[in-house]
Amino acid sequence: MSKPNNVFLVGPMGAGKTTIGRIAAKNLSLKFVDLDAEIEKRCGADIPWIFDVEGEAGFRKRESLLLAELAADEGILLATGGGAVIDPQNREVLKSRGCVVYLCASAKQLLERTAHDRSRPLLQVDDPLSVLTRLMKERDPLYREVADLIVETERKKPQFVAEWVTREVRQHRC
Ligand SMILES: Nc1ncnc2c1ncn2[C@@H]1O[C@H](COP(=O)(O)OP(=O)(O)O)[C@@H](O)[C@H]1O
Ligand SMILES: O=C(O)C1=C[C@@H](OP(=O)(O)O)[C@@H](O)[C@H](O)C1
Ligand SMILES: [Mg+2]
Repeated sequence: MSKPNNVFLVGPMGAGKTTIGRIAAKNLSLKFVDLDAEIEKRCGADIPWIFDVEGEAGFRKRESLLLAELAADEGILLATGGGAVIDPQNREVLKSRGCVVYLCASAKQLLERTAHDRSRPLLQVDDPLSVLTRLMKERDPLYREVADLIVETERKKPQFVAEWVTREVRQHRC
């Protein structure tokens, strides 16, 4: 039996899930949903506030609940947050409910793309490069476990990556 007509973007912070997702969703005539933005909307607070008040554990609970709810729909392209793959149940949801695309890049490139904004609590540290490096080591096997497609984004323009994702998803029978 084929999977529902959904696309999930996974990958580390700064891979471009939110940016590429918005463009690829248009190309594929899917409804674009950003999991982090949706959490913020439901909670009425931004992610740094949720991490401050509820801790990372509180954020992960909200993330899992909302992922399960949104993935029950069809016809969506969902940009997940970089840590959504940590929870084994989330990984099952992703694998069973659509085509999963892993956007990857080097830690150095991820740092360049994330250094300018303070919206990612895990990177508000003295040495964000070592955090990105460690998270990639821990999470890369998890991204690969759920991925139907892997797309390299290193030194590629968002528009180019989005076109690539669009073409691959169209060709791929998930
Ligand atoms: N392929 C790319 N090349 C250059 N900059 C990018 C690329 N993809 C995303 N960006 C930029 O990097 C930053 C983080 O992108 P974002 O889409 O928020 O990543 P994610 O959702 O995976 O954390 C944004 O400023 C975005 O414009
Ligand atoms: O990697 C992570 O654990 C996180 C990634 C963020 O999303 P992006 O990957 O869209 O930056 C956001 O969910 C939160 O700050 C935690
Ligand atoms: Mg994002």
